[in-house]
Amino acid sequence: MDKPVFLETRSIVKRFNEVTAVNNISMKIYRGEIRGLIGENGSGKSTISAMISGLLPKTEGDMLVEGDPYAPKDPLDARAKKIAMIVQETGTIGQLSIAENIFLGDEGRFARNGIIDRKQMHQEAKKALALVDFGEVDVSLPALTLNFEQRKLIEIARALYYEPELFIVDETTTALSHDGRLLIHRLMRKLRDQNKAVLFISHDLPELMDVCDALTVMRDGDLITTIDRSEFEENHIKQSMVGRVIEGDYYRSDIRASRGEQVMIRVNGVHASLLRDIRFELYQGEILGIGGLSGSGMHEVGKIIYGELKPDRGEVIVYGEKTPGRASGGKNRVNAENGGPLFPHKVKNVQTAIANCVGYVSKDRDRETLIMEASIKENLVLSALGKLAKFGLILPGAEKKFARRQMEELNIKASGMNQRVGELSGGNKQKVSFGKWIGNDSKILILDSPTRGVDVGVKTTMYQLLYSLKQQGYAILIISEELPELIGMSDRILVMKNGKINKEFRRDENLNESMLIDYMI
Ligand SMILES: Nc1ncnc2c1ncn2[C@@H]1O[C@H](COP(=O)(O)OP(=O)(O)OP(=O)(O)O)[C@@H](O)[C@H]1O
Repeated sequence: MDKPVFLETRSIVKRFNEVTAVNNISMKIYRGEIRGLIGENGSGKSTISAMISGLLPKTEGDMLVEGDPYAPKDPLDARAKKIAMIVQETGTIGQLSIAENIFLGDEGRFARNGIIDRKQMHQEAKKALALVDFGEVDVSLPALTLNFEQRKLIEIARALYYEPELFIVDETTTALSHDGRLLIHRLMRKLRDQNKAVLFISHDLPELMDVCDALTVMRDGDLITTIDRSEFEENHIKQSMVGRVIEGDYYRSDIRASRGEQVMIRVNGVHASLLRDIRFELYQGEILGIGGLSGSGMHEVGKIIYGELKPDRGEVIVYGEKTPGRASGGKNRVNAENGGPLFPHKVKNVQTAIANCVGYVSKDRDRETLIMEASIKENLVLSALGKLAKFGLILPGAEKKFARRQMEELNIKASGMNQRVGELSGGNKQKVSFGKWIGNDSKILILDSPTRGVDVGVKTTMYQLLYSLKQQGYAILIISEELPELIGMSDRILVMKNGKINKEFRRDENLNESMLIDYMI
């Protein structure tokens, strides 16, 4: 390789108490190269990039930038050395304006006699946003007025504004729509062609193989190998990731749609900010998929059903016990499978949804689903309290048993059930938010992008689990931008476009992605 080295790590180590997240890694990242980083959840990818970008101090070892010692104190210091990273979860602060978010920590550049020149700041913010083709927006609005994808674009604009020589993208594309992904790919290729270096972390192997010039594989904190583009071979990469052969495809194998008779959710002519006259039913024992572009309104549908967003018109009806409430211990739960009658309840808020056994995994797990300061155990048992309680008391033994089972089933990688969720790797957080709902007595699961950021091994487990839940009579709604996942798992798929349901497909072995895309755009 005759390209110049931009950054080098020498035997770098990161330990969190007894966990060695990164173990003696020596690697070189070259200019004019897009380097991919892949590995199972918890293999150390985010930790190494966090050390490079100044988010975490190293425990041992050295780093060099263009041959000079490099030990960033914080991300601003790294940025001054021309290294910038965009992270897996949202890195914007909702209460601050869009412009303030872009120049966070560097407001001083607009200070005149101690006063911030807002006009100039706003002008520069617009320049930064133009780098990511953001379109017209009032940059004085708080960031919380933007959706997830737009907030990601703000972060990317912030990183690019400072003209990084090394641009690190940590598992960002899975959170983006198809167009958002293509934009990031374009930006990465442009930087590479300008002889800058790019480090790209993703779980999407086809995407990595498409975009990267070389791929470094990590496993359990070790660097396993670096493979050049000319030697990319999917099965070989997968094997080096997991250390064993992965075979078969992971979706359900039956090709016929099936479902029970009982309606569990009825969405009745819902209008909301983006949504126009949404109507559909979700049945017992059915996996219903919703696909579309991220601005199609599909994520709002999940929030409406869970009672987190209120419709302007129309209603959501959930079918449950005559007197809903989880305090009954779940014994008399939604009992359609026993032939018992179910009763319609209008979803007024999150409490009605939960009381009627609706579980919801949000796309934005950090903001909406998990409590970062609480332990894995506490997060897992939170929604299962009714089930675990006896005479109104929670038995600690029951809690532990429940948490242990969920951790085993989903292979949650952590030092133990008492570890704070905030300390987990991104994919392991996703497993916790998934485990939180499936282990309790929710019979209706609303899953928004459930496998985002999750590695192949765990995806397999999640899909198997979903299929077995379907067979047990659960009603499951999967909202996803991953079309193969929708096609592979759903009995029916609703395709949304511009806030409306544009098309309905039944499960069919001839269904393919382009048939869905035709109705999405
Ligand atoms: N702040 C922390 N405190 C304790 N342990 C941590 C902390 N941050 C990460 N870890 C642990 O370090 C290991 C590596 O995590 P890391 O986030 O680097 O993995 P990853 O490869 O990026 O995973 P993913 O694909 O799920 O994002 C994990 O076991 C994780 O639990």
